[in-house]
Amino acid sequence: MARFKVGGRNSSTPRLKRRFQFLVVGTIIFMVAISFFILKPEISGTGQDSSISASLGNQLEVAGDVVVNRVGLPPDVTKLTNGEAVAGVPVQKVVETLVQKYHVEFGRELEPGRSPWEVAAGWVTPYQVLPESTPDLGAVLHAMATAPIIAVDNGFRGTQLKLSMKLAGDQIVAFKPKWYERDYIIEGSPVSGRDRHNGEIAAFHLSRILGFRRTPLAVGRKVSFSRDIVPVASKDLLETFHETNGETCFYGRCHYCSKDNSLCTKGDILEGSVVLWLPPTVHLKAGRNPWRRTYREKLLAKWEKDDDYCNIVRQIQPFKNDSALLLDLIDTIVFDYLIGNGDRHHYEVMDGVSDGMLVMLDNGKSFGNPYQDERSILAPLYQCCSIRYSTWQKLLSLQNNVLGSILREVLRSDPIHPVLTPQHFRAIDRRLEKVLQEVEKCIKVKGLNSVILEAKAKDSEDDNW
Ligand SMILES: Nc1ncnc2c1ncn2[C@@H]1O[C@H](COP(=O)(O)OP(=O)(O)OP(=O)(O)O)[C@@H](O)[C@H]1O
Ligand SMILES: [Mn+2]
Repeated sequence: MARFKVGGRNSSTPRLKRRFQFLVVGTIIFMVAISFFILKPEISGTGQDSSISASLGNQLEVAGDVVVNRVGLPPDVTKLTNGEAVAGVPVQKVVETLVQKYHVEFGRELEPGRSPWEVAAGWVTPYQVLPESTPDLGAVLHAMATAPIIAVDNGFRGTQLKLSMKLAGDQIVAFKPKWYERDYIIEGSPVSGRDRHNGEIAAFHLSRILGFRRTPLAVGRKVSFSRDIVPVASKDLLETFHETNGETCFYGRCHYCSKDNSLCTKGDILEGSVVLWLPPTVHLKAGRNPWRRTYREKLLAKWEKDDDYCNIVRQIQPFKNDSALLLDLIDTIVFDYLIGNGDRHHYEVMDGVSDGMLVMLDNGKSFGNPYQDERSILAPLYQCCSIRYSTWQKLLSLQNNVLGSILREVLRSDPIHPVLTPQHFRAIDRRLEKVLQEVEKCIKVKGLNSVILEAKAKDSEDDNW
């Protein structure tokens, strides 16, 4: 023992030196590695994505312009969005592939003998309004934008001015008229202003790209007032017509409709969006959104005062017995946050179907201000800290400006293109990152398994996700 100690001391000097050198070199390597991981976000310029992906194994990451698989991904992740976003695929390639999938072949002909209205009615199931992708969409949208108008009346219900039209072949559509130029910015709250006709169109395509497919078909259309409307207008509607400065004006019938709020044509032309009415076989049942606003400036709603509000909602009907309904609602408000719609006062589900979809009707209060991201719209997400697995995965796969790029390309085929200004596409991409940050915050606090729920959305069964 003693010999060992003595001998050890004598011969240990060079060994100690080596150990010391080893320690120093090790420390340097450790520090370099640590600083690399700290600085990596700044170096790659994708700080947000890296922070989102940190601590979560279950996702794709976009580094530079290439989609890469994160280490330790479960095997199903490479199948995301039908396998487009796989390791090593350039972002541009992902965009091109998805544009091809969601692109509208506007004016495409249907097989002889098929009515566009029957085709569209045939798409509607309790879980979706249209399939994931079909070339016939271009034929139906074209028919909505061009079919002769055989009758026009005041729109049904609601606060906003709109027309109800019957198109040749007896298809009912709603016509939401244009009030604002594309670059007009709506200031104020997320429910301010009148409906945006272009918002309905952009929302419809966004819903498809996000895989929700719960928004009725919408397309732009310009009508001649004297040729298309006046000859087929109802007496009730005609009573609201008048002339100002040589233009025909009208105010219709709705909660906010009055002569002072008239809308005038421009050179006899009225631009608007045509929204396809759901088939008469579909009966909708409305429910009050627990996170609705008070619509009074100084009056806060319960959810605005109580961060624990979701636990109350989970205890009340119909949410108590239907956890999928809450996830549907969270899907919907994620969608609303992206489009800037704070006006989801009610939700509508199919009556008589126990697990039917929440239909995303009425997306007119959207795309009002591309510079304002209204976080409060996301309250159901950050208060409940839950989101559907498929929705989360879809959002992850559309990061890094992929979503805005696809939407911009898809909207090119609309007859009233450009539907949105470039600022709105940037806003969608920025907001998508913010949604993912909210999810990430929840996961950090509550854990992945408590936040990410339900492996499959009920409407994505044919998605092959
Ligand atoms: N495409 C559609 N198919 C079937 N029903 C529809 C469709 N669009 C709207 N509706 C029904 O008409 C109602 C009023 O439409 P919408 O919500 O677009 O009008 P609004 O004036 O914006 O209403 P509000 O002022 O209440 O927001 C909807 O709540 C829904 O019940
Ligand atoms: Mn509305």
